[in-house]
Amino acid sequence: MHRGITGHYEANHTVGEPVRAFIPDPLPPEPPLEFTPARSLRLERAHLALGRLDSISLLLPEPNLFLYAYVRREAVLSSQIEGTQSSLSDLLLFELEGAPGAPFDDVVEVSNYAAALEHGMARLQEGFPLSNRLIRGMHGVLLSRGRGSGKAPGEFRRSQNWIGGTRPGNAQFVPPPPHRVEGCMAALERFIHDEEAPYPTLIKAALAHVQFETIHPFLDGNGRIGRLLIAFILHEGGVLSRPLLYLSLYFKRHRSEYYRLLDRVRFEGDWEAWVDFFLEGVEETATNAVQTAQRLVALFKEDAARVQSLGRAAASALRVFDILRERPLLTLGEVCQRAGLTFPTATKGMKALETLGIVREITGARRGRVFAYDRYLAILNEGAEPI
Ligand SMILES: Nc1ncnc2c1ncn2[C@@H]1O[C@H](COP(=O)(O)OP(=O)(O)OP(=O)(O)O)[C@@H](O)[C@H]1O
Repeated sequence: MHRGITGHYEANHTVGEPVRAFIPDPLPPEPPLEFTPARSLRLERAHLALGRLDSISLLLPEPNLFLYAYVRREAVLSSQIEGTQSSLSDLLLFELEGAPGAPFDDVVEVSNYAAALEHGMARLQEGFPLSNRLIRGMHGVLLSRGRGSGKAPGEFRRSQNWIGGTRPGNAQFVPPPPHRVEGCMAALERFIHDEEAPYPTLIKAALAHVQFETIHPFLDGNGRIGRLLIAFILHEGGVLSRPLLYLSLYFKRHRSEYYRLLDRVRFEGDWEAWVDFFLEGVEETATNAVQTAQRLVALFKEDAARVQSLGRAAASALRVFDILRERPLLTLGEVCQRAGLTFPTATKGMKALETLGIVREITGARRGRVFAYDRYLAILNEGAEPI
């Protein structure tokens, strides 16, 4: 629907030149979102796919295994949009104490992202609401180390920013002036929790993501936090019992369409085109996540059966295998620590897995060896290769 511009401009001065900063109208859209039969069907299909994802994540023998791996995959993908080049293996290596170094700056950012996500999840599980305070908390963790640490971690910005272009004057888009950020974010917070505005949670997540990106409340990391916001709204709204839906791959694949639709909301008021794009992404992403979970379960079952067939050597190998399902990259020291095994037993178990072709030593060194569960990593890595 063409509503016209969904906000107003305010003149501001930044970097020595005048700019017109955009202040979005508070949500929900006016007139309300149009639910044509086709759009309602899209919503239904997205919900069905999310329901399948939720049920599989609850039925998995160990849901936290999937969460650990999937969160890291998301961290890699979302940070790639930001421009990092780290792979999933770089991140897992970095998180392995005592493993030989992975490229530093990029991997720190990816690791921060995983930590920010886990920080938010922990707070929600403790019963904190999804508030601006929590969002700032996640941002604080996201920019805590590395390149972004000088860009006001955990604080809304106090200066004018802009998107696209080399300076504010030729920017693609200028978000609200700093003194408007607090008010815009407070209105967004109210919308997220407003039971009077009875939009389905999924639609709320769609609308809130755009609004957040338009406000651009932080100096850096707005894309990454805005992508996390979607998963957290769905989790808090009870659509997903674990925050397991991450649209980063979808946004990465359709990046120019994604940016175009954000602008179309702002300047033409076309929320419907954005919602359609978003719902398609939800359906596709949730369906893929279900398939990934199913393939991991099948892989674990098949490999566990092979380990069991080892006879006498099976006991120690199975203990090591269990740890590998938690962490697909491992040092022997880490195995000992996690499984409570002695070094010789861990070595024996790992050797058995190597002989079966389940793991591969990747350093070629004699000390500090690292073992990779290749087939597990390959499933997680699909689509997550550096661009
Ligand atoms: N017109 C636009 N063109 C491009 N991006 C836009 C536009 N409007 C809003 N954005 C948002 O800005 C985000 C980038 O903001 P910022 O650089 O602060 O975040 P980031 O997390 O550091 O980067 P990224 O999103 O690239 O990972 C994009 O992800 C997108 O959501």
